[in-house]
Amino acid sequence: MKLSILGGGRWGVALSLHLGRLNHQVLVYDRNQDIVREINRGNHPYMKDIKLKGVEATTSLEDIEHYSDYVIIALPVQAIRGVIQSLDLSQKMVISASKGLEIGTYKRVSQIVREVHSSAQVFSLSGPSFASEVSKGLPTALVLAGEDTDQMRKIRDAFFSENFRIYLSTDIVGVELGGALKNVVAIACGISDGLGYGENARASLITRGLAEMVRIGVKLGAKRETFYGLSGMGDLFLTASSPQSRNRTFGFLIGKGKSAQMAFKEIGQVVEGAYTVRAVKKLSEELSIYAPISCAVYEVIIENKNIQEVVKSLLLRPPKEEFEVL
Ligand SMILES: NC(=O)c1ccc[n+]([C@@H]2O[C@H](COP(=O)([O-])OP(=O)(O)OC[C@H]3O[C@@H](n4cnc5c(N)ncnc54)[C@H](O)[C@@H]3O)[C@@H](O)[C@H]2O)c1
Ligand SMILES: O=P(O)(O)OC[C@H](O)CO
Repeated sequence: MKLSILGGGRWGVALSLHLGRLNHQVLVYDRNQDIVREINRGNHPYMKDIKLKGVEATTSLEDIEHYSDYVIIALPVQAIRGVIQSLDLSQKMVISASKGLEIGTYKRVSQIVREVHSSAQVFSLSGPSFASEVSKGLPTALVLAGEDTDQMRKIRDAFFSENFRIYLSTDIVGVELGGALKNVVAIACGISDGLGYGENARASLITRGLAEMVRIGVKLGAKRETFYGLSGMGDLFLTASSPQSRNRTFGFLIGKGKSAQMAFKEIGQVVEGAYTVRAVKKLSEELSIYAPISCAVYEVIIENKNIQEVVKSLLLRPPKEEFEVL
């Protein structure tokens, strides 16, 4: 199969290597000429010791348009609308592998794609998956969500390997929201770790953060159960607890006293939760969703409020009266 990938960052390249190993032909698009050159010369850091003939890269969106009916999106979410507006995706199968919400519109990636290209078929690939591990072929399990189950099975079969298990879901709302919202909770966990609050605090944030994700998700039309699977709890657990995560690291640096600007600079890669948090804050206000952890992250990283005071008011908020499962 031929597939194109929008985005030659860590995730785009890791997916291209996975698909290349399965003998698919892959064309990666990125605006950064250095990345495109590295991929074409086979000297990208992820490509050491891997020689694949079928993986190529381009800076031309026109090349992408003519290459394949299957287009994977692995771009930072805030860049997606701008890039796909310059492409005709109307007859394509679009597989979003990006995780986040668009600032301003609060839209999920599949909604952005459908808004720009109403007849495109859109799917979401999500779950616990660090690019560095996928690039090495280490075992990973993901969820593919969408509406057209025949097409989903076809994509699943093309992507599937013993080290890349794919489960299917028809709840694209829940799968996309799980991938987007967990990044904000991971920032909260990073802040807590950076402040030295310990593992009890982190476990509580993960658990109550999941409750918050469920509340937001159910209000937006997702199925509750989806958040207890790979694309929800699975990815939240990975991102919130691993030093490999950019979102957790971003929070960690802030907990250690760095400004958001300094933390962005030090990481030098996309930190999706730092954008998604703006959408979550607005959604929680407009839809009256109780989301104290995400709102505390917003106060620290966007409003620059005093971190100790934000944490204190988070911990001192009144106990919940109602009985809950979580
Ligand atoms: N890295 C991971 O482990 C991982 C795993 C799963 C999902 N994701 C998701 O994939 C998405 C991309 O993450 P990443 O890790 O590859 O990011 P990254 O920071 O490594 O790379 C982003 C790439 O996008 C390119 N880019 C940015 N704006 C562009 C534009 N307007 N036009 C063309 N190219 C543009 C940059 O040049 C860069 O190469 C994010 O939504 C992330 O949440 C990442
Ligand atoms: O490094 P992060 O925090 O962007 O997380 C990457 C992936 O989403 C993990 O599944």
